[in-house]
Amino acid sequence: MAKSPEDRHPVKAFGWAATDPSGDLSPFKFSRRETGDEDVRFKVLYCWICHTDLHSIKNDWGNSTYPLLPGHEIVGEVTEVGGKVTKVKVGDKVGVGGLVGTCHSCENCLNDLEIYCPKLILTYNSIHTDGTITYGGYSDHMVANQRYIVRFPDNLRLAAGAPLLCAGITVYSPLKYFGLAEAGKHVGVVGLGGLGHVAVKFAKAFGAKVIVISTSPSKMKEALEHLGADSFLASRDPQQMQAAMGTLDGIIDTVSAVHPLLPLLSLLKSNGKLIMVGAPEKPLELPIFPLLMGRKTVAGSMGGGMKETQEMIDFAAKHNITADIEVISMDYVNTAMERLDKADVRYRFVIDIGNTLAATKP
Ligand SMILES: NC(=O)c1ccc[n+]([C@@H]2O[C@H](COP(=O)([O-])OP(=O)(O)OC[C@H]3O[C@@H](n4cnc5c(N)ncnc54)[C@H](O)[C@@H]3O)[C@@H](O)[C@H]2O)c1
Ligand SMILES: [Zn+2]
Ligand SMILES: [Zn+2]
Repeated sequence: MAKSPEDRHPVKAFGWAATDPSGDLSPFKFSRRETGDEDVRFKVLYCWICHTDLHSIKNDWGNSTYPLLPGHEIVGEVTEVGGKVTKVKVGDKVGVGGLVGTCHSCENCLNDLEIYCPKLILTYNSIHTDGTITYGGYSDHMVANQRYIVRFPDNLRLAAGAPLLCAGITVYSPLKYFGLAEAGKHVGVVGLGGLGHVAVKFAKAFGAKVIVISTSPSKMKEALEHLGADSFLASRDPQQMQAAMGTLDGIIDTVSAVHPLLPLLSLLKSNGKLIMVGAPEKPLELPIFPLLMGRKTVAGSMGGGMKETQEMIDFAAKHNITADIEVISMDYVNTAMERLDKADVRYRFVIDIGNTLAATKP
């Protein structure tokens, strides 16, 4: 007789999950699968809070399944590997980002672009091949096929490095693909949050000239002095916007809420590209004439493939790119979500799972 999904998941696990669209997270007991031949099991040490976690627990996109256990910027230490695992060994520091499964045979998978596989299985809120719901990193351990495991460079500080597993690849991949990762390119970054602040760091490391475009003039000092941006544009100041018209080769838009695109399109040079990575819950208005006048492009980009994710993390280690973080304990997570909603964090919350989760076990 076929095994039920529960029988296939005999390993007890514990984490924090939301049970309805209020988004309140609370302690949650569940189970994970045994370590298969190709699987890597690891003890979670840190998990970061991506704005996608907030959208998901609140069902902003209408696709949430509860209980929903978020977290897709996860690092930890390997505790067990399957017989066919060659990538890592017990004791290694590893990470998992946004995906844990794909078909391995479609055109995207064969071209190291698994993230665009039609059979993509996300790290949480997805259906795994055995019919069970995937649960993310706000939990004591994870198990994933070695293909989705990222080796963590020794010299990258663990606590600050993992936001790169989602935030980092989400900005690194489009900077490269859209030809903005080059010296001399003039790149705008909109929305100086988790994604935005690492976008500034990567674009600078690629040698681009970087301007931060923000509704909050209070972020100017940090953007210039701390993150190393070349200039700052207060997007609500018409004079500053006028002066910057037609100056940018590309813009990485990380804004999490509905916002006007027209002012951003006007900042682009001819052939300039507005690349959307933020995922507002409602459609945005796209004015067409500003696109025609100057042959401009509006594009989107999601995460990146596993090969590029490893490349990104190695690049980050080489150029000493980490995220700016605020470390929190597990029981602070609901307050952290409220603060994230108000953009009250510089720039990424990280849950110290390794030291604080166990104490919350009922
Ligand atoms: N494309 C992808 O693969 C991918 C990956 C990760 C996250 N995301 C999405 O990217 C977005 C940003 O994620 P994050 O973790 O960096 O979030 P964040 O909350 O850390 O940053 C969002 C930024 O947008 C700004 N912002 C919010 N509303 C705004 C508005 N109306 N006008 C101007 N600025 C505004 C905030 O001040 C903040 O600086 C989210 O929607 C998230 O779901 C997409
Ligand atoms: Zn994310
Ligand atoms: Zn595929």
